[in-house]
Amino acid sequence: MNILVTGANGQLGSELRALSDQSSHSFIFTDVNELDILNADAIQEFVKNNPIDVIINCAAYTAVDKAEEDVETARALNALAVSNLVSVCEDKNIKLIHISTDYVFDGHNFKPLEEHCPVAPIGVYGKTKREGEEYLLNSKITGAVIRTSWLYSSYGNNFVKSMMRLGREKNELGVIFDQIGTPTYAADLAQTILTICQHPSFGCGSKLIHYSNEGVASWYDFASAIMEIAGIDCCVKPIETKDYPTPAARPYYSVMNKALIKEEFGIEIPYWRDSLRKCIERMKEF
Ligand SMILES: NC(=O)C1=CN([C@@H]2O[C@H](COP(=O)(O)OP(=O)(O)OC[C@H]3O[C@@H](n4cnc5c(N)ncnc54)[C@H](OP(=O)(O)O)[C@@H]3O)[C@@H](O)[C@H]2O)C=CC1
Ligand SMILES: Cc1cn([C@H]2C[C@H](O)[C@@H](COP(=O)(O)OP(=O)(O)O[C@H]3O[C@@H](C)C(=O)[C@@H](O)[C@H]3O)O2)c(=O)[nH]c1=O
Repeated sequence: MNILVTGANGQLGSELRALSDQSSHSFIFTDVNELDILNADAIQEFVKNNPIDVIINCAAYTAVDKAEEDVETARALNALAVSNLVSVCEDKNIKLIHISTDYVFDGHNFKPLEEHCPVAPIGVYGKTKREGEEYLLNSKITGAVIRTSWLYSSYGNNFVKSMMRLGREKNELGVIFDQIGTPTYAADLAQTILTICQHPSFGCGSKLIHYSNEGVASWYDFASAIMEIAGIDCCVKPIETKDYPTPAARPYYSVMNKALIKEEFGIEIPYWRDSLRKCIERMKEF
């Protein structure tokens, strides 16, 4: 299979690149300099010159707070660029895997969210990501929208790296305990995406799938585990959302139910603390 990865220099793209060595598939990794997915003609030209079976779109506008002011840029990348990819996939019969987020939910649930649960994003990032989902899900292509949450990796910028940096700089850190979700190691998601690509169930039509690591945490629990596993001597204090004002509102509860991916694709999902330990071990190797 020939697989094109877009947005390949980000966290998830880098994890896919790390796995590609052991894969029997042939990969082309592109980021904005090689293939700008805002440019519909450039994508058409690219797939004309390179035979592609599957596109994995890892490009996104992921700066949640900045998106509140930068609405048009966020919409261009999170939504309109997905429509560009869908058009090319329609023309050339290419499959598309696109990644979305738990921030499409408003956070008022109390029970892990299934794929059919109603969405109601409360910020620009979540709204534009939902628009991107709709372009794929309303199309006739074969593809999947995989929603994930609280992604981190040894590559790129993320909460784990921020906490490790702040924890080394400060003796004490206030972290929100009333927003609940599930951390997800991008390496686990990357492996899952490759399993889905070659699975017979990824055959025709579009699917919406939830994937995160197993378990539940608040940002406070996540930060405390990061300090403990990384051996950083910083006291993490639980604070409420109102005590950490941010430009974008975030959902209070966005834990996702993963029954579908486990049943349909036979995916085994690691517990978030085990994956966090693996990621921090890997960071120590660098
Ligand atoms: N990060 C998270 O916590 C979560 C992420 N997700 C979703 O998972 C996916 C992967 O996220 P993640 O790996 O963290 O994302 P990153 O922000 O790490 O990576 C996105 C990549 O896309 C690149 N990019 C920007 N503009 C373009 C363009 N026009 N054409 C091609 N590439 C471009 C970025 O380049 P540059 O850096 O130069 O802008 C960057 O390398 C995204 O869809 C995201 O919405 C879902 C849940 C949680
Ligand atoms: C740095 C910091 C953050 N926080 C809080 C703020 C926020 O509610 C929470 C997470 O902070 P961040 O801004 O790092 O994370 P955020 O950018 O909201 O992370 C989200 O990114 C997008 C891309 C997604 O798709 C989501 O799944 C999710 O991962 O932690 C503290 O309480 N104390 C702190 O010192």
